[in-house]
Amino acid sequence: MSTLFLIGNVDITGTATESNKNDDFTTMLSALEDTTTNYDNLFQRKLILPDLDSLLWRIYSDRLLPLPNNLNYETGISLVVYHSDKILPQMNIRQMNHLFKQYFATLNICFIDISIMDNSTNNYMNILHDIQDDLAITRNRVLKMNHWMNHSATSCSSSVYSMMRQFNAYNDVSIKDREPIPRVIRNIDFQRLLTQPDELILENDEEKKYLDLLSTWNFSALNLNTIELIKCGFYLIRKLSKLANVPITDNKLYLLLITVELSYHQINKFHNFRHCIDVMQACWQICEYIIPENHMTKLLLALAATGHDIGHPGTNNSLFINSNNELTKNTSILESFHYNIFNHILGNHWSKINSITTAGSTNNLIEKGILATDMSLHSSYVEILTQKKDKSEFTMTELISIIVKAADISNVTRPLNISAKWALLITLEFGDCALLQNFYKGENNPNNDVNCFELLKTHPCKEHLTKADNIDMDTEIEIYELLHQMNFDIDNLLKKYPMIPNGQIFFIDTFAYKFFNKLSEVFPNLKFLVDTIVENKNYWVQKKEEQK
Ligand SMILES: Nc1ncnc2c1ncn2[C@@H]1O[C@@H]2COP(=O)(O)O[C@H]2[C@H]1O
Repeated sequence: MSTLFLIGNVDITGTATESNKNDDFTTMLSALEDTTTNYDNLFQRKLILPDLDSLLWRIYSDRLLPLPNNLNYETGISLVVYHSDKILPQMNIRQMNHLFKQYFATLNICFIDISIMDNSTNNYMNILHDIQDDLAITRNRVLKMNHWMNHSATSCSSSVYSMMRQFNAYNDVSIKDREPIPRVIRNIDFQRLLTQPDELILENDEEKKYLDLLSTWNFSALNLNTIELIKCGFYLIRKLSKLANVPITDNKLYLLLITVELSYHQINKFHNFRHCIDVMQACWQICEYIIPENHMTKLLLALAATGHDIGHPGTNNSLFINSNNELTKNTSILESFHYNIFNHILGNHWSKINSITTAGSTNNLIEKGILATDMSLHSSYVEILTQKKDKSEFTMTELISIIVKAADISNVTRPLNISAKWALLITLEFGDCALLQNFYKGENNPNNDVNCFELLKTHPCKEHLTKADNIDMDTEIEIYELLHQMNFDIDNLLKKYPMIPNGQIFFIDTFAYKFFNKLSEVFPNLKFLVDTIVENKNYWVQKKEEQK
């Protein structure tokens, strides 16, 4: 879904008022009307809004709609047309772009400031043409992932998200380290944003409801919508922040969590905000078994888990192998990226935490925790667990790394009905990776100047690409229906996705069993994790037998 926003001096019915009939804004409106008729399918929705506040409110509210969410601003390209002189004097085009990159990182939104446009129809045509090209990228899984990972924000402008764009938004040397939250964002009442208009919320009841949900290993983030996921994060982190004596105001914490949600891709099948909240909950639960008394560490690790996959492109480190942008200078490419982005967001929203983690000689637990999720380090953590007999033998870094790492792969230790759903989602995401891998196996090595359209024309396995075309929303709806059937039935799932048992048996045998088994040898109160893995594995083995 792509939306055309017209921001301006309009009356409540959305028509231009007498007073502005002949001004630039009206000229622009009619130019756009003319041009959009030639681009019939470009915008499925046209909204006229009075000001920047209403634009931000609308985008936030749309993004928070229940999943699968066609209005996530990732499955299309949206255009905001405004007049900085007359309508938004505080926002020139550079400031507008900066604001959106900081607070709406993954969204594909572009802007026209008509006060700096020459009002010729040609100009608008060119912009719409660029949008059409960008739309082709977002509609194709392979081109989209390639663009996310390899598009350098400087090579040519594009409205489509890229990791370098997100990275540059926080690492631009011209920007001071800590930027105050702009007033237009600060003024938003996020609690109201997260509440239905007719909903009566008794805070104590709501807090209890979410903390109860979070307090069991049967927790399933997949049963929750985006608002509920944010509330899980809110109530848990608020509780931990009070215990650790690092308070944060409710509105700031909501903004932090919403900004984090907007930094994960809602359209990823596995590495999205649901995975983020799932890992946050698992991390907290494991902490309660291993370090129940250490409130500050519990808070820092819950935060590390929240940021641990921020901006994840749904691929893996090995797919960056031929890429030569700035992100690849680190060994743990993705994990370093996640930490970098999250650290900046945290610094802007909760500077006290930032100063605690980076103070003096203390370890930066958030950084260590996030970096520990690199699977290439997996065997070294198994080795550490093998050598130790007791909690007192671990260094703090070893202990917290193992906790966050355990949380990250804990989906295989959840009860079968929950674990099977995560298995489906990771299987589907691996499928997308395989498409990209095949694509690279052809003659196309990605580099900064990669031209997606040229790749598309010349690539030998074009049929893969066509198959992958425009499927985001269709697949999302299909997956959602499968996962939310009244009586979720794994046999049904396996009829459609028979490869799941193989993948799960492989992952458990190669990685998860050994790790959780060693973990439970050192921490016997976590034995239930390895018991569940064994039960789950037996189930997958039985299903594999039945498939023969
Ligand atoms: N249920 C699962 N089945 C297969 N692989 C998994 C499963 N859960 C996690 N993983 C893998 O473990 C990895 C942990 O790091 P990532 O989140 O980057 O990517 C994850 C997947 O590659």
